[in-house]
Amino acid sequence: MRENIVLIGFMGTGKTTVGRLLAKKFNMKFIDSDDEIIRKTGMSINKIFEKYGEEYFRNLEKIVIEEISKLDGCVIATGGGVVKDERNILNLKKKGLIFHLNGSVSKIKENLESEIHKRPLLNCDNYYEKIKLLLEERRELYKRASDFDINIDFLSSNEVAVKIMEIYNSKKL
Ligand SMILES: Nc1ncnc2c1ncn2[C@@H]1O[C@H](COP(=O)(O)OP(=O)(O)O)[C@@H](O)[C@H]1O
Ligand SMILES: O=C(O)C1=C[C@@H](OP(=O)(O)O)[C@@H](O)[C@H](O)C1
Ligand SMILES: [Mg+2]
Repeated sequence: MRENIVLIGFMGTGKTTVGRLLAKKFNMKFIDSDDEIIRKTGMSINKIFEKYGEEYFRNLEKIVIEEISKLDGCVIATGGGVVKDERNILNLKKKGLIFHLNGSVSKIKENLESEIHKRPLLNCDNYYEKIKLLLEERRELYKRASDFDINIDFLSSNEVAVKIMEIYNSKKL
């Protein structure tokens, strides 16, 4: 069995981008929990939040995480709120190593500048403050859930991917 590489972290830290890159580079299957939710419901993440609210989304997320946690040898990118429910982390840990992509508020804001409209929780006038607030709320959860912490502030997404693979390979020895 090959362990899964699981990426957690705040919105905009590059989980989806780095996960896709990692999988391609190292010939692993890539799964993004948000994409699975979109595929299952036929709705965008924005639409789900708008029509049914956050709680409904969290429930879908929990079901999807439970399913994808059973796979082997995959790169799994999660949504930033996955740490809010401890059961998600327990499931992901069964067959996966958990990497926290850790970024500062200003780096996250910079990364999300052109796609803030795709993040329903940051859909407000002062999204810098909202990022700061949510990050404060979640910081400890990310820390507690992860096996490894990667600071992304000064790395390209490619460099983050390489760093993760180095750790993953060294763990297998
Ligand atoms: N290390 C990085 N440096 C610069 N830009 C990045 C980096 N990682 C991701 N990005 C960019 O930030 C945006 C958000 O990335 P994404 O992968 O969707 O994050 P997440 O899935 O964590 O919300 C994308 O436009 C992506 O190209
Ligand atoms: O942090 C969150 O609560 C969320 C993060 C998003 O995923 P990304 O972290 O990939 O942006 C997506 O799941 C949804 O908008 C909620
Ligand atoms: Mg993502």
